[in-house]
Amino acid sequence: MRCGKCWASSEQRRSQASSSWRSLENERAWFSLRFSQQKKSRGVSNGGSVGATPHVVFVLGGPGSGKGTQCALIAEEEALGYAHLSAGDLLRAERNSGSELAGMINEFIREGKIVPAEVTVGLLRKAMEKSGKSRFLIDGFPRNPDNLAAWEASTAGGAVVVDFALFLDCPEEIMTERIMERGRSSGRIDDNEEAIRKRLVTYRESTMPIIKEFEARGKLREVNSDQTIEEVAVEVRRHISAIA
Ligand SMILES: Nc1ncnc2c1ncn2[C@@H]1O[C@H](COP(=O)(O)OP(=O)(O)O)[C@@H](O)[C@H]1O
Ligand SMILES: Nc1ccn([C@@H]2O[C@H](COP(=O)(O)OP(=O)(O)O)[C@@H](O)[C@H]2O)c(=O)n1
Repeated sequence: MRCGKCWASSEQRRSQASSSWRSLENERAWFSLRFSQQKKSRGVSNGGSVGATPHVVFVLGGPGSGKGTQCALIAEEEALGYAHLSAGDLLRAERNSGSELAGMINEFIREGKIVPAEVTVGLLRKAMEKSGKSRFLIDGFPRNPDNLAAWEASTAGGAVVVDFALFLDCPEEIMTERIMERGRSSGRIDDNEEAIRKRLVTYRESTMPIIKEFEARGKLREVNSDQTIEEVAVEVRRHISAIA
């Protein structure tokens, strides 16, 4: 039975959980297959070099911290060879496609909650494949432990290298102001005061532990994003350029 806050009955959740495992198995198979095919064909674009293992930078930060803005600037520099994949954009596109997942995705976005990871990892996988590139800025992912676990299961065996997570650190009042301003033209159902409050709770409770996890692994790069777009971009570029 459906209700306003839960998108599926426990029966549906159980059946989804078992199909989740199947899809995670498929994700794992896909990454390994793609990696071995790349090694054979040595033909995938890598910003100049070819045939390398796919490299990823995760771009994290609260809602309105500037993730999309900064990723777009890096992706514009063709010589760097990065594809920008926004988890939020991919989820909104899937919702707008009217697929069977559309209603569920819409509910999670409206509530500022994180969509089950197998959906997001599946969308990322398809977008990575379609891009034809092998360097990726993955914006807004992994956003909670479920996201991180699904990613790690699907890339087990070193099929993809995560160089680091880039954390755009910004005070909550500034992020809120920016999103309220963005909401005047974005048309997003979650760019309003009530949804922003919920997204900030999710950020504090679910995403901050992931940021801390990357820090503990020595894989966090941090930029103060309470500066002009240009100032933030200089620091972001410095971190990206430092990747061998
Ligand atoms: N450094 C900045 N200073 C002021 N406004 C910014 C800055 N970075 C981004 N913005 C604006 O703030 C809003 C949110 O930025 P966006 O890149 O969409 O954030 P996110 O992807 O993290 O939600 C956008 O309207 C954007 O133009
Ligand atoms: N990994 C992700 C990323 C986004 N999302 C959903 O998409 C919404 C918007 O994410 P976004 O990255 O486009 O936007 P911001 O909240 O960063 O501004 C989130 O609040 C979540 O509901 C998700 O479920 N899982």
